[in-house]
Amino acid sequence: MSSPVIVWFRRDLRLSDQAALVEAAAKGPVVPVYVLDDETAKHRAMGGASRWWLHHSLESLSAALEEKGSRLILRRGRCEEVLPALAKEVGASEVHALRHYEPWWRNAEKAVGKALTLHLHHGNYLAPPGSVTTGAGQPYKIFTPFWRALHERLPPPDPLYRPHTIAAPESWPESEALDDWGLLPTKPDWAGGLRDFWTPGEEGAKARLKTFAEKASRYEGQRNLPARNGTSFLSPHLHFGEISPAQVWHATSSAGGSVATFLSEIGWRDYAQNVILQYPDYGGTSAREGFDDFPWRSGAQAQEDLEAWQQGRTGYPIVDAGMRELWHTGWMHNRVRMITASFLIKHLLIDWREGEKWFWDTLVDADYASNAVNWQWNAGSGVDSNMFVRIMAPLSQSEKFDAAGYIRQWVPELADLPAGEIHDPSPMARPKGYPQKLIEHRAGRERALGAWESFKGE
Ligand SMILES: Cc1cc2nc3c(=O)[nH]c(=O)nc-3n(C[C@H](O)[C@H](O)[C@H](O)COP(=O)(O)OP(=O)(O)OC[C@H]3O[C@@H](n4cnc5c(N)ncnc54)[C@H](O)[C@@H]3O)c2cc1C
Repeated sequence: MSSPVIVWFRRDLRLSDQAALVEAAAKGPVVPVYVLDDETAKHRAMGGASRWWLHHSLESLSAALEEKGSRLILRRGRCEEVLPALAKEVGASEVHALRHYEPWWRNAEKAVGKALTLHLHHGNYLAPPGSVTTGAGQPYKIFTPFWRALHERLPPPDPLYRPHTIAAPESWPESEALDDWGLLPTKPDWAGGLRDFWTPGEEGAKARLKTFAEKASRYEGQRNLPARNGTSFLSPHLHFGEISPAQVWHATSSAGGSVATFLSEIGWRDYAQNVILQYPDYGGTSAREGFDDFPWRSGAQAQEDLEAWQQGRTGYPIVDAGMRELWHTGWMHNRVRMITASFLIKHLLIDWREGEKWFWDTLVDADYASNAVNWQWNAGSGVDSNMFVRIMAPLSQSEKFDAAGYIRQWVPELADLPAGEIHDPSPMARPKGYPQKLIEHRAGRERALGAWESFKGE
């Protein structure tokens, strides 16, 4: 029997369209492994909601491999130590994996590549990040020309088949028990809403895609309305690689109507990877020179305001609905992510990095590149971003995007208010227990613009 080949799974927890698995399975026996490596990721180790997702996604992957007569080996520790040790144990000389672009994964790939023959494959993006360049061979910084250039290279290749068989090694190495990893919350168990809402794993991803494909043509008209389920809900499945963007593309692109708008959102996902390749510290450092010296509020009152934002108690119904949806389901509607981010940064004048951190911990789709790119876009600190002085008015956004039903769902204490009042209840109309606004819109706006003027003047 030929020596086994290791498949190193990370954010690519699927059997279909999995180039590393297809290559390895064609060579001989396969040892699939997932390494929980918090040490390499350091402060970027997965947050609570992502860990919940990971647990269930690994369960699902493991079951799918077992159906093929294979197994998923679980190990903990630094990849650069764990993988060479495993390779020695099973007599493997090569490792196959999909390439990842987070700075810590790039470092880990370098280190593993020094110890073993590491074959890195493309598969988690429409095109390999870094490969879409200007005529002069430079990476793009701005989304629109990036998307135009990427679009010319599409469609992506057809998805790869799911291997029919995956040969097992002569003997299996030991695996740790998933339950011992403590990925699920226990005291307290805050994951009830996540369980109700999501089915992590490849099958759950395919079901979401099927449901969405039927309405993809109506995306443009629906996507900004938080009370409607008009978007795909694919983000955590795409983040964990339970489905590939090529699969999403091929299942939706012929839908007609406004599907092109949806496909360009998938393009934003590629764009974000392109940005972190150029700016590996994008999650912690503003791209715009000097922006990290912005006069953000700090101290006890700012901390209290941050906590009110996190808990959905700002007194702005649309903001509170979004923050509570996030806490309950691990996901928030994109329009509301923009409104809540703008509110934190501008009305509360709190550093965008505080918001980024909170989303990192609470989103099931928390993605280093997409999160950082969107926070910096909203703050006005990014390479391609909104201007700081464009301050979203949460109350008119709420009316414009017809969020009454959404507010009723997530802020039930306001559910009895009439449509005309629910977006901005008067102080007297607020039921007992629902807070007054942390700051009036006009005062928040003026404070933000004043801070901007003083910052610019420095
Ligand atoms: C402050 C802020 C933080 C965000 N953080 C994340 C994050 O950590 N992870 C994440 O996946 N998305 C993030 N987004 C982008 C976006 O909100 C989500 O991708 C989207 O809401 C997911 O829902 P969906 O799958 O139904 O999206 P759809 O509208 O159905 O879009 C399809 C797919 O396109 C991608 N996509 C859509 N919009 C964006 C975008 N603006 N940037 C990058 N990719 C996009 C996602 O993979 C999404 O699943 C953030 C947006 C904001 C404003």
